[in-house]
Amino acid sequence: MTIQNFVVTADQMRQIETRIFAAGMPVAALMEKVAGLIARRIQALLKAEGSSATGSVRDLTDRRKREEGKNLVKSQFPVIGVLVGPGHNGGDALVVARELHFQGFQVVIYCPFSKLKELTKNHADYARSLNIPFFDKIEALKNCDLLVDGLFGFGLEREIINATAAALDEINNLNIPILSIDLPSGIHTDTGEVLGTAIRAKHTLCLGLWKMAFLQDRALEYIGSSELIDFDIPAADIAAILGETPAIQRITRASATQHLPLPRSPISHKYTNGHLLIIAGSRRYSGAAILAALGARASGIGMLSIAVPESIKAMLSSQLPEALVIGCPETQSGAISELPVAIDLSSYDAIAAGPGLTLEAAIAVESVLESDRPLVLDADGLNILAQLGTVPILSERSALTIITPHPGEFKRLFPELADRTGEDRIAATQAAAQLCGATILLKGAKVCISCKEEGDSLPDSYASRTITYLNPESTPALARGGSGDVLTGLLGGLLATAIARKSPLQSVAATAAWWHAQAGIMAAKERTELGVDAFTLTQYLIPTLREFAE
Ligand SMILES: NC(=O)C1=CN([C@@H]2O[C@H](COP(=O)(O)OP(=O)(O)OC[C@H]3O[C@@H](n4cnc5c(N)ncnc54)[C@H](OP(=O)(O)O)[C@@H]3O)[C@@H](O)[C@H]2O)[C@@H](O)CC1
Ligand SMILES: Nc1ncnc2c1ncn2[C@@H]1O[C@H](COP(=O)(O)OP(=O)(O)O)[C@@H](O)[C@H]1O
Ligand SMILES: [K+]
Repeated sequence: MTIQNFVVTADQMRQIETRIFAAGMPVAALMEKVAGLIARRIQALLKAEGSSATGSVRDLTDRRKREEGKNLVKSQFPVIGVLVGPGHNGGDALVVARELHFQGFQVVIYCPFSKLKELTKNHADYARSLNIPFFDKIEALKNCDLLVDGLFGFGLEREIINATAAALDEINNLNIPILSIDLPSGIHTDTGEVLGTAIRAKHTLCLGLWKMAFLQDRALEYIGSSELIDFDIPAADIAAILGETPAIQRITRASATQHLPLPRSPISHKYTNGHLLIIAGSRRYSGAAILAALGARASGIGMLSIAVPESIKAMLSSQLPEALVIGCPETQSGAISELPVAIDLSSYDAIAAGPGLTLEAAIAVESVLESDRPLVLDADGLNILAQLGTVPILSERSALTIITPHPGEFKRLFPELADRTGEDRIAATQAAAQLCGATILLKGAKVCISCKEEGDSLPDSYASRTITYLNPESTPALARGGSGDVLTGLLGGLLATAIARKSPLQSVAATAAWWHAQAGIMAAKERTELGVDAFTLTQYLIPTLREFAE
């Protein structure tokens, strides 16, 4: 695992930093080191010519100048407003202010607080001694090209109210690009909740280790684009607090591609490369079956069988000549009424069921749930499961079960957790995994996956531990019907292949979520965020694999 895989709460960050100070690193020295890195990064971002709009602050400041057209102070350096809070976030900001000042930037400091932590006060005194202008009125910031937000970092625990809240809202309304230090001020480090009000940053520099907030959907509009500022936290300190296998992990290219079924064994044959059965589709939703099957095809699955209602069998065969398409008995409306007796479920490594089934396929879903097959359940498969009773049925299953709800399906599956999906999605999936023992993949901007830790060698104190994988990067281009069906097929294919190859299963869902999102990103880059229909998405899965798995 690399530094990019770790995710911490405020409390864990505090514990890790306490170890660093206890080992002898002076607090002031660490602040100087960290803020020096921040100052240099800000200068690099300002100088970045033509880098991606979200990444380069310079683009933003230049664009603002063009938009304003007004004759700002003529200087080759933008005017930087530095927002200073009472704690060490403010301390960082003061060091940044001083260093940018020495680099020739015009710096203006805004600090409405009178009671500062001692180290922060020292830096404030020194900045004043350098005649860097201090103001406690937001008016002074209106001509700035960029604001650096050092008001609150991971030490914020209380709601921001009254004058402080009013100040943050006024700062947001200046409509000046903001770069936040560690977290956008006002965002709860762990849950991503807005504590009263929060700074809307264009870009956030997260310090040392990724905080949980960066993986909570509701914080994204405040964080903007983000990057990690690595300040050499010793691995031993991280392991001491997070353990050898951290309970929460951020999915990276390295961790996602670690268990891909590449390279293939030269003596493999189609069955050693996995046999997946997809149960999907209805006359009404035939496309869902096709999309799931195309997702499975891209996984490299050795053998693909697809069970669909008899009346759409020919359609599937024409789309996927390599697949074994099984026509099932169907209801009046063209849904699978039951699985044909000829299907022997034990002949498949895994089953993926749900896309486009409609609620009429309950008998087929029940027989799959009763089987001992590893299972990916999605869409109507989940709605049927919810009707049958999620927790009792899933707790009964001995085989691996991965469910892939979007927030709406999640609420139907776990009514007792319903109010938490819009909030702390991470806690909601952990609670669901604890409740039913299945792997929960909660879809959204940052896919969150929680599962019971596997491995029989674990001390039983671990047995009830859940491991959570968070996918940090995706694209709203995926937010359209059908892209979830593609994920189901891709995930089912990877699961069946991993089982056939006797590879580890715990991170298969993380690999699928990451691959699916990266294909969406690649497609959006080439076709804009409006150009990624679900079929197109399936066509980008292999080009994505080529780029990342070589
Ligand atoms: N540990 C280190 O040395 C390193 C830390 N680093 C930096 O320090 C940051 C963490 O610093 P921190 O712990 O001082 O807290 P911080 O986020 O600055 O703010 C808390 C302060 O705000 C106040 N306050 C709280 N709520 C409030 C409210 N609603 N309304 C008004 N005030 C409120 C609260 O005062 P209180 O009233 O609670 O006593 C407290 O003083 C971290 O994000 C990173 O930037 C890096 O340099 C690496 C080394
Ligand atoms: N704002 C977003 N940013 C990134 N990915 C998203 C966003 N909204 C949804 N997604 C992804 O798009 C897919 C939508 O799937 P789903 O809601 O199940 O649609 P369907 O069931 O019609 O296929 C999921 O993979 C989800 O993670
Ligand atoms: K901040």
